[in-house]
Parts: sequence; C-alpha cells; structure tokens
Amino acid sequence: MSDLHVRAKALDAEDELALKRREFVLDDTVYLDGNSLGALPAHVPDRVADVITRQWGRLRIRSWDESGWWTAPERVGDRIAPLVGAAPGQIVVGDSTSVNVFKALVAAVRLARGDGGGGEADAGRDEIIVDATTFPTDGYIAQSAARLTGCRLTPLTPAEVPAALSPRTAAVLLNHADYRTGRLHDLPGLTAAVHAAGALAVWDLCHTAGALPVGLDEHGVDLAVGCTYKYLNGGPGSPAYIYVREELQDRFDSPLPGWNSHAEPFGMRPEFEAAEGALRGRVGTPDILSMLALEAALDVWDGVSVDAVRAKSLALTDFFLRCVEAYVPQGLVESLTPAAHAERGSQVALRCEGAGDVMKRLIERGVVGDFRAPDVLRFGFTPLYVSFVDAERAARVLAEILEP
Ligand SMILES: Cc1ncc(COP(=O)(O)O)c(C=O)c1O
Ligand SMILES: Nc1c(O)cccc1C(=O)C[C@H](N)C(=O)O
Repeated sequence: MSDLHVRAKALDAEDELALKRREFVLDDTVYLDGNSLGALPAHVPDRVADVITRQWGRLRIRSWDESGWWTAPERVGDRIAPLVGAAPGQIVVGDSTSVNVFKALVAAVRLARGDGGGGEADAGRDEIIVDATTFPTDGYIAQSAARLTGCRLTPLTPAEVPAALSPRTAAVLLNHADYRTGRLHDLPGLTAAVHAAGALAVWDLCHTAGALPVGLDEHGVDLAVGCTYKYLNGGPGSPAYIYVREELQDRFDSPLPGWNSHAEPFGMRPEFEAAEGALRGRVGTPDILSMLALEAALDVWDGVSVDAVRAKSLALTDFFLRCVEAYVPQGLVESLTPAAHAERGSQVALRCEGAGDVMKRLIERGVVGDFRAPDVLRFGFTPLYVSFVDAERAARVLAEILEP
C-alpha cells in the first residue's frame, strides 16, 4: 500500500463530511463528474414516487394548492438561497440556465438604462461585456440579448474586464468558475468594478453553487443564475434559478413576462402587471416533477455548512494534484487549474495528449470524469460524496493508463 493511499485513508477518517456519502446512491466507481451531473440522493426516488402517485395520481388538480405546487419556485428558491449567500425572497427556480441567462441579461440592460422606471435614465449605455471563455450557451444568449437590446457585444476574459468598463457598459455577464479550467473568478472585486462603472453584474454560478461560498448579498451582486443538476444534485435537467437582488426587484423588467409572473395570474387579464418581488423571475407553469425532485435532493444540505464543503473541496483538489504529481511521469499532464486556493473552484482540469481516449480508458477502469475538447481531462470533486481514497485511486489509475 502506497504512502499516499495510507494518507488518503487518514484524511477520510478525519473528514467531518465523510458520512454524507451514505446519503447518495453510489457504487464502487470513482465518480468525479458531479460538476456535470450530481449523484442521486438515496431518498429522492421515494419522494418523487409520492409526488407522482399521491399528489398527481390521487389529488390531481388539488395539488397546485394542497401539495404546494404553485409556490414551489419561490419555496425551492429559498432553500437554495443560504447556499449562495442570499436572504430569502430573492431566488425563484424554473426554466433552464440558458433561459435565465436571457432573462437576467436583458433585464440588466434595461435596469442600467433606467428603462424599468424609478431609476436614472441612461440610454447611452449600449454595451454588454461577456466572458470570452464562457460555457458556450451564455455566449450565444449574450449575442442574442445584445441584438435585441441594440447593444454591441464585447467578449473579454474576466481579467480584462475592469480596464474595459466604460460609461457605455450596461451589463457584464461572468462565470464564477470557468467550466473548462476550474479557475475561480474574483466575484467581489469584479462586481465592485462593474458597479463603479455604473453597470450591472450578472453571474453564472453553475460551477460554484453547492461547492463554495458565493456571498451574493454580501458582495452586492445584481443578478445571478445557476443550474441545479451539478453540485446541488437536482437530477438531469432539473430546473435552474434566477436571483434578483431585493433592491432591484421593483424595477426588474423581465423580457419573458408570463402569466406566472403576473400580479394576479388567475385574473386572466390581457394587460401585464408584474408581481411583486422575486416572482417576477417566473414565466410559465413550473416543471413540478423535476422541481420537487430537486426540493427533495436539497435535504442533503441540512446541517451542512458551505464553509466545511469548501474546506474539503480544497483539501481534495490539493490532494489529487499531489497524487498526480507523485504518480504521473513528468510532462504527461499539465494542470490548467490554478494552484492558488483563491483562484480554484472544485474541479481539476488536466491538459493531456489524447485526452478523449484517456478519459474513455479511465471510465472503463471505473474512474468517471469527462473530456472537454480539445485536450482537457476534467475531474469534478463534490465534497458531499467524494473521498480522499477516491482522489488517490483516480490519480493512480490515470498514471497506469499514461505510463509508457
Ligand atoms: C457555466 C454554464 N452555464 C450554463 C450551462 C448550461 O445551461 P443549461 O442548464 O441551460 O443547459 C452550463 C452547463 O451545462 C454551464 O456550465
Ligand atoms: N447540462 C449538461 C447536459 O444536459 C448534458 C451533458 C453535460 C451537461 C453539462 O452540464 C455540461 C457542463 N455544464 C460542463 O461544464 O461542461
């Protein structure tokens, strides 16, 4: 048994989150793809079965009230809120991340221009800045949002953003962590810079919510979106969420006003009148089955502190990098993930020749990560269920595959 394997066992023995793993359905594979699809919490199937057989099957239409279906978007939003540092009443769940990026970005431009009333009119703001390294969907949506609002679109790396901000910038769309490299961006500093230029900051939290503290309220973030199927373990295609800072809610002018964001949805009135508060982020009928599966999945967070999750995430990624360095012959892989903790999310990305084929072989050997073109091996570390022994085994199998 190697020294690192012994060390891994000792680290697992000290791990205050170690018992959480039992709450998930896992087998003896090393699952390092929770940054794409989180594992299934073991109690979710029974809860979903109840939603289907009793709430839908027996109560039918009565469930909109009696089973709390109608208010699920804001109720589940309030369950996510503490995980991203938000007070209640600012998050609603529904739609995909892509759709929420659209709502948030167009609304941010309208807010920056004072279009929603009550704000200072500043029609001269005609630029959207977007993270040039973003997950593609955010870039596509930003292009469309720019066309619709008559803005020019400026793609920049997050580091280039502060120097490029100007009185013409309306909104900036950024990722808290880069999906490819795992680099964590400076949310407090960039948000402050965007505000100093009089613009609004929209953050995509897909790769950080549930993995590390976000501090939306503390850092004055204007609008944020995120998915729930990664570190929040909501299940494939589980609905995303949108955060609208409380102070902005009465001026938040959604580009997708639907009957679910109407002040009186059952008034069936032809004129749109926006609901109060975060409800303005709703659009149409919520996807109840997925949403209630997510609600059940969020139970695993009871009694868990996000700070403890962050501490374990950093310890896991540090340990994995140490094992890779010890086991993999020099020069065969290169870490794209920053060594500095302040710049690291919860994944390790290794550049490697033939990465697609290497990942196939890793998966065959029971180590599940993913491949991102053209040459990146991604390993996501979900602190609620990944162990130090997993990290050591993943590095060892990688070395065995790469060994000439
Ligand atoms: C940063 C980021 N934004 C958005 C998405 C996806 O958006 P959607 O939930 O609409 O598929 C992903 C991953 O799928 C992502 O990594
Ligand atoms: N959302 C996904 C899907 O529907 C299928 C496969 C993968 C995904 C992902 O989430 C990919 C992920 N956002 C990434 O960072 O690459």
